[in-house]
Amino acid sequence: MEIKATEEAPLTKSAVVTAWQFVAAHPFVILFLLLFVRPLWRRYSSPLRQFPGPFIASCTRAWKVWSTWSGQTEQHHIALHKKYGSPVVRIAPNEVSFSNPEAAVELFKTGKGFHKTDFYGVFPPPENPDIFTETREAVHGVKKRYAATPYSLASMQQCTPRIEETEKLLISKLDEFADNNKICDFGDWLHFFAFDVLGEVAFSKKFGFLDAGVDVDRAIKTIDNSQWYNGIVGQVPWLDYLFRRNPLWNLIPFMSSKNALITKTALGQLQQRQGPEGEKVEYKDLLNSLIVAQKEHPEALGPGDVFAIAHGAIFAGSDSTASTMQSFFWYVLSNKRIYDKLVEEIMSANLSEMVMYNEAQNLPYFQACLKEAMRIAPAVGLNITRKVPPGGAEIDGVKLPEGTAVAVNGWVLHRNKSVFGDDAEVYRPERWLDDDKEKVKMMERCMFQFGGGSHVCIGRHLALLEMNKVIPELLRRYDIQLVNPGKKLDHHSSFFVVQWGLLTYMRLRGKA
Ligand code: HEM
Repeated sequence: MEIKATEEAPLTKSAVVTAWQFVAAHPFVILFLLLFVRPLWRRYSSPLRQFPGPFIASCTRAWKVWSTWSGQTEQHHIALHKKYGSPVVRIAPNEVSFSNPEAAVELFKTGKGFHKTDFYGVFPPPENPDIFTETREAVHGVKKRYAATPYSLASMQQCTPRIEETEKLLISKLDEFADNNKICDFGDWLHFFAFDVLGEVAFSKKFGFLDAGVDVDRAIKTIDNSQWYNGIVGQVPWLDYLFRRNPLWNLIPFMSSKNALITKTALGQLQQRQGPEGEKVEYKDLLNSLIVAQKEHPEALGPGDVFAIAHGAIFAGSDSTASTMQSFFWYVLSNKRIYDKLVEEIMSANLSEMVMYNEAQNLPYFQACLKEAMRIAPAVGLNITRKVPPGGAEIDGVKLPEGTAVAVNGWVLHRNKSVFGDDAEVYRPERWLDDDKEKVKMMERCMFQFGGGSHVCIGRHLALLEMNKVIPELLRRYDIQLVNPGKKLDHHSSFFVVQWGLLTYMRLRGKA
């Protein structure tokens, strides 16, 4: 064997030299091969060639980069499935999108071996992945197990007093618009509220957006920019080594995120808890629960994990919750019949001074309106993507080779007419109150606003808790009207659907 190796070495060397000489002598031939032959080879040599889709998408990932860059990728995916009339569409040389919710059920089934793709590895911090960004399934499982209790509904309900304090602050700010009959950028205030609730729940400290009434330090904008970058570069993950993972990146002051408000708050709180004072205070928040879990299970969670998970919660939970509330209000306020029916239900219910989570569960029309908002406009606009395990797999009756990326998009899945009915594109809360319980059960099963399987959203209890409290509270207090009825919200899908333009008039009920 050794003799063979020494014999091969000069051969290999001369092959490399010859190849290099060829490249140097024929740069245009190489360029031609790279630009035309390779993409065509990727298109036609792959078993995925049987699926319809845009020609350019089957040759290069540039289509996905463009689609994400445009901020309208969920619309592109809806349009593709419509155009090709197919439940499977090829959206990249090695990627297909499914439109049938049954396919998503199979994709997310625990134990089927579909793993997160490298897309998620682009989301920071790469050196210490959190629950969302961790692509190693076994490591993810351990982190999620120990974070499950801190994120449970019971733990989140312990934060109720702090959520209510934040609600009261929001109300005091909205009252000013009502008192002065001023136009309110309600969408912005809901965004500030979602951030400040997370500050309280994660770190027992508001970030100060509600108090200031502005995007303090442009922190929200910074997160949106970062998510936009993640979404685009995540389509071609190796590009991250050229940009954010490039050590030169942090030398450009506005590219560094170390001093951003959210990160500063998280780091400050962590240091404070680890100091002598921290030991004395009984914090009932996410950071503290994670510190306790880390102390009890140091073999499973490192100190870096505590920071990454608590910090990651702000990124995963802010735009998502804000976007869902904005969609809810836009759809309800856009339809007088629905608005009146919902207000009547809320006003005739005997609700506590601050609406409680359990009380909101007993408002069936409100629950239907909320579910319908999450159906028609799920907060995640990009695809959720998984990789086919070694040996290949079958999804929804379609055989796929190993390594294929399989994408599902909530905006597409939730418009499936065979599940949600012929009017699937219409906002109609009544579909959730249908007498046919089996049909409703099937629709429930086909909802993916929180993802699914082992990666189902761990923060959903918090999101539902705060939305169930604050939304009925606001509808009970204010008669809300759109400034521009009929005008859709502007949006930009980075990972989440970031929306703006929800301008309203707020009028205190009972006041002439
Ligand atoms: C209405 C609000 C929310 C929506 C619609 C939502 C949606 C989602 C979705 C669709 C996923 C799956 C993503 C994927 O598999 O690629 C997810 C995962 C996740 N979400 Fe949420 N989310 C919301 C609120 C929150 C909140 C408030 C937090 C934290 C406090 C949070 C933390 C997370 C985390 C850590 C993951 C990763 C879970 C895992 O991979 O195991 N989310 N979310």
